[in-house]
Amino acid sequence: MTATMTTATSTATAPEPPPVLRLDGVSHTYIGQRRRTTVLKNIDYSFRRGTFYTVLGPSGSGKTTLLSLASGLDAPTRGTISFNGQDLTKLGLGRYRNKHSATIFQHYNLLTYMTALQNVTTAMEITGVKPGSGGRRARALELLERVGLDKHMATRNVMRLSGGQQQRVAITRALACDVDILFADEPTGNLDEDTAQGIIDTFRELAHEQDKCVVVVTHSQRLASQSDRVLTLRKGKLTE
Ligand SMILES: Nc1ncnc2c1ncn2[C@@H]1O[C@H](COP(=O)(O)OP(=O)(O)OP(=O)(O)O)[C@@H](O)[C@H]1O
Repeated sequence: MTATMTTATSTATAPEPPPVLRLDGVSHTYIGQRRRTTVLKNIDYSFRRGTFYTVLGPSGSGKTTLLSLASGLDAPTRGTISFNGQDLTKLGLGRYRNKHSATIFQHYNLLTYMTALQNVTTAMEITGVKPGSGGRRARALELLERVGLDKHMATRNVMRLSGGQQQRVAITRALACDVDILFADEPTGNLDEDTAQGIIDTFRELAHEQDKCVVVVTHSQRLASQSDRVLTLRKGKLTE
């Protein structure tokens, strides 16, 4: 018996690292005046560092709801979500959103009275990103350049940029904050193929070279096919 156990142990692969984000028995119900809609049903799942996840599912299946709970915008009606083993409600949803996660929203949520550059540097200041040798401005310009926004566009008010350009500012703002988990809701929806591919490459690099956990909600099969793990949300259940 002991020998068998020893052999089994020695041939087993290395244990997976502990999850950076864990969902335990998570359910979520929206309570309207006339009815209750249960969107997520008893979901258990572990998200790990160094991995790029995509979440697919039909329209209305609860993908955005899942993202808003996992990113700490809202708390589930049942179950717990923990970051590095600590319940988000105990850690503080605000603290988790500020220090440990960044979200690229479907509607960008940019500060409309600021330039693209100011949107990025303000987020860096709020989340406490160290200025580095060249300063926050230089770092923000470098990141904006990487998504195809030159200095001329970077210093333009965001309301004077196209939808796709605004989307790239929103992506840069999230990338600039050095967080453990990056969430994105349909981040390539408004972008041409080349720009979208550049963003996908950046997500892969963040996961594989910087050991981040990247979770992207999408309808795009092309994006999903380039992720490490594809999750599907259907009838309130999350399957891999
Ligand atoms: N604040 C809310 N109050 C009540 N019901 C809501 C609320 N937000 C979402 N819902 C409902 O919850 C369900 C899931 O919505 P959700 O936006 O999470 O789906 P989704 O999969 O992201 O959809 P899509 O792919 O169309 O963006 C839908 O039936 C929606 O009508």
